[in-house]
Amino acid sequence: MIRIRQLTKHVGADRIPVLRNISADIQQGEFIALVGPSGSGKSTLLRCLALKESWDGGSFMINGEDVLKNGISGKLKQRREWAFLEQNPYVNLNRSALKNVLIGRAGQTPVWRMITGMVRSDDYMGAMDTLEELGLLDKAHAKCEKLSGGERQRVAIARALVHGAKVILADEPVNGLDPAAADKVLETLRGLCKQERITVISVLPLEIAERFASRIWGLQGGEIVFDVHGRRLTYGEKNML
Ligand SMILES: Nc1ncnc2c1ncn2[C@@H]1O[C@H](COP(=O)(O)OP(=O)(O)OP(=O)(O)O)[C@@H](O)[C@H]1O
Repeated sequence: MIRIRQLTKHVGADRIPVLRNISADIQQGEFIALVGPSGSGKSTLLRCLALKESWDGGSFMINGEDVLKNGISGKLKQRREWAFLEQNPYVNLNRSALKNVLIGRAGQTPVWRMITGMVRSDDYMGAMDTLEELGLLDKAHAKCEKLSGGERQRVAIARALVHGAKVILADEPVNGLDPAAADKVLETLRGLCKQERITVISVLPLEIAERFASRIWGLQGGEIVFDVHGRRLTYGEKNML
């Protein structure tokens, strides 16, 4: 279980508050969408959860461990198990989908493996299983330059899973994709939540959030103004954004 209490964040020389007293409990397997107007703090919240931004106040507990008070080892453990999926994820275009999944990114992978590309056979099987699960088995040996945006996004998800992600944070992961490709990526994420109990927290447009997420947080002025489980938003809730 993830427990966030009183997360606050200020930015700039004037210390403008961007996140104000964000508190929430998150269960394994939830698919949480962050929705809200531009500037409401969605990306900052995601980046604070990814520890890409420092917290100015609050506590962050994961399975009973205080991440912010556990020093560098607590943060490293969190970084290993929490993947941050970007809008246009980095994939090496000259490598196959399989190699991208197996080799991972600098910082995730030993240098000798980055250079030689050598992998263990059980790693190979694990990566192929994950690519199959994500509907990419027939693309496993295709160079990433030949893959569509949606397929590259799914390669990035496969890479995160193979490298041990239990939580996926995604900032507008389907921006720029055509509707069919976007649906496929979101169905993949939803399937991972349901079947693998992966937790997903993602900035999404409202109409997509209502179709795919199990929970929707509405952000306005750096606060969570509603927290809705398992249903569409009411007219009143939409008006709060
Ligand atoms: N480093 C920074 N310095 C100054 N202001 C910042 C900084 N980071 C974020 N902000 C401000 O904080 C507010 C929240 O930004 P954030 O990117 O989290 O919003 P958002 O809801 O993700 O917006 P969008 O939907 O447009 O991406 C904005 O007003 C932004 O300008």
